[in-house]
Amino acid sequence: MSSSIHSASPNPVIDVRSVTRRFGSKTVLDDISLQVERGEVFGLLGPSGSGKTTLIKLITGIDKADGGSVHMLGEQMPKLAMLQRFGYMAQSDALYNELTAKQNLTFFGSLFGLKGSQLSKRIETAMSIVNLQDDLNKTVAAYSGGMKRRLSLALSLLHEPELLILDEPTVGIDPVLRQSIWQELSDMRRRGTTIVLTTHVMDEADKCDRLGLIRDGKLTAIGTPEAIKASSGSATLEEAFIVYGGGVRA
Ligand SMILES: Nc1ncnc2c1ncn2[C@@H]1O[C@H](COP(=O)(O)OP(=O)(O)OP(=O)(O)O)[C@@H](O)[C@H]1O
Repeated sequence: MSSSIHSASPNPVIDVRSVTRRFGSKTVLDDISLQVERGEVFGLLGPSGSGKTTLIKLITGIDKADGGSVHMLGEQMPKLAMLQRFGYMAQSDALYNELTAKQNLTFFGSLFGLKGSQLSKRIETAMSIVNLQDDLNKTVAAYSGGMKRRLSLALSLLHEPELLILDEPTVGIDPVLRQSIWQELSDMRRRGTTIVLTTHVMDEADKCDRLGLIRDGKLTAIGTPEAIKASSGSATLEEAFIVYGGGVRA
């Protein structure tokens, strides 16, 4: 039922083949195959509980599939050394609350081998992208939920990775900032960064180069937003989402 007109290149940035993941007797991902090409923004769209985060965890190597294979940048996952090669923003913020934003950034920067003036410059750039440059010395505990999301995004961008994996990056972020973040993601894509993200926001999904629609652990459609609308006979992505088995978010 794939609506893709796209055929896989020999060297996709992400290559997921026949992946299955079970928790107990429940099959959470069922025979998923997809490829993400260099420089594209690929969105995973699906109702709550459909398996998006589980798939992201397999791609990043945080979790391991029960069947099938995942390759990232040509390497079979999971592989610890790959942590340096991509930026990851998890759904729940992994921040040290008792430290300031700057201390968090310095700590994570050091894990990526950044130091000195290069680190300071990267901190400045990443924090201005998420409009937190004036809150650098605040303790994270004093940040709002949206500010924490933005700091998590800054952390994932810090080492200028060639691949960014973002799990619901704009939840809790106001529309103005959301727009500027999307502007930055587009600029990064233009510079060659590959971006994979999950979203529930239809106008964000519309901005992706290609989408994978997931329902009950199955990939129900894959293709450009236009192709998915056309193949489902829908005028909007929201309608297509429902045709392909989306639903109201729990
Ligand atoms: N560690 C786990 N143990 C047992 N079940 C799990 C585990 N992780 C995920 N699941 C189950 O797998 C299913 C898919 O969860 P997942 O978090 O991937 O969904 P999602 O599409 O990311 O949802 P949301 O949009 O709400 O974040 C859910 O039914 C969830 O309860």
